[in-house]
Amino acid sequence: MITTRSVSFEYNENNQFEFPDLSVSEGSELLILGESGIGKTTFLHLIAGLLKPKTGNIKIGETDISKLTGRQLDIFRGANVGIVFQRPHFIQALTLEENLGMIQYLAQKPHDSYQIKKVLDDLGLLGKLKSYPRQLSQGEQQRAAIALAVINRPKLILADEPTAALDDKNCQRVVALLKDQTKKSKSSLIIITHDQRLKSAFTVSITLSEQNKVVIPI
Ligand SMILES: Nc1ncnc2c1ncn2[C@@H]1O[C@H](COP(=O)(O)OP(=O)(O)OP(=O)(O)O)[C@@H](O)[C@H]1O
Repeated sequence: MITTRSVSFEYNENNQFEFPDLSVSEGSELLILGESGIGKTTFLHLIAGLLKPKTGNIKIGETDISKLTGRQLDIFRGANVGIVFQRPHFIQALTLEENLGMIQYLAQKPHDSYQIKKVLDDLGLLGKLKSYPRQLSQGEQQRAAIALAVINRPKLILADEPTAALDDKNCQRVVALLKDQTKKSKSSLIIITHDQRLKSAFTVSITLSEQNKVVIPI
């Protein structure tokens, strides 16, 4: 379960935001839409604890992440939040299997090769266990990015434009895989995108608009 209340943020006086309150329960999904520059990535980074809100609170499970210190937040995020970035963040010198082992290690979890193989199997990538990231096609890399995000069975899965670079077939496949992983790990899933193709695949969506940007009168 993730809830946000009265979250606001500012980069500077020209870029201030007030975000809507969210509530996404276990096994549920939310799509956040909005035009380029409206603050979608900013909101996602606040929810992930990568940015600190100016006001408000963000609860993941029973933990208010806005109250954690930097180190506590890093450990909490590693164990509880999986992020699918638009461009996957792999360690190029490590195989896919080793990349996934590294994510377990960084979250202070025991090495679990059964879980690594299971997740890769679910995503149709078991045959790529020993492959290096550069040896994967774009669609395979996007699926591998999902594997990195879900390997630690996070409470919350966040995806930043996961389908922007994909054709229609791979777009549908990635959405189905994200939803499937969300159900399997009883997580909450939040996807941000301007990809209107995703709208029909989600029952609950919100759209960030100019109202979420605080305009300072001149
Ligand atoms: N580090 C930063 N410092 C100052 N302004 C920033 C910073 N990061 C983002 N912004 C500004 O905040 C606004 C929102 O950016 P954000 O990346 O959240 O938008 P977005 O909705 O995700 O856009 P896109 O769909 O194009 O990725 C933009 O006007 C951007 O220029």
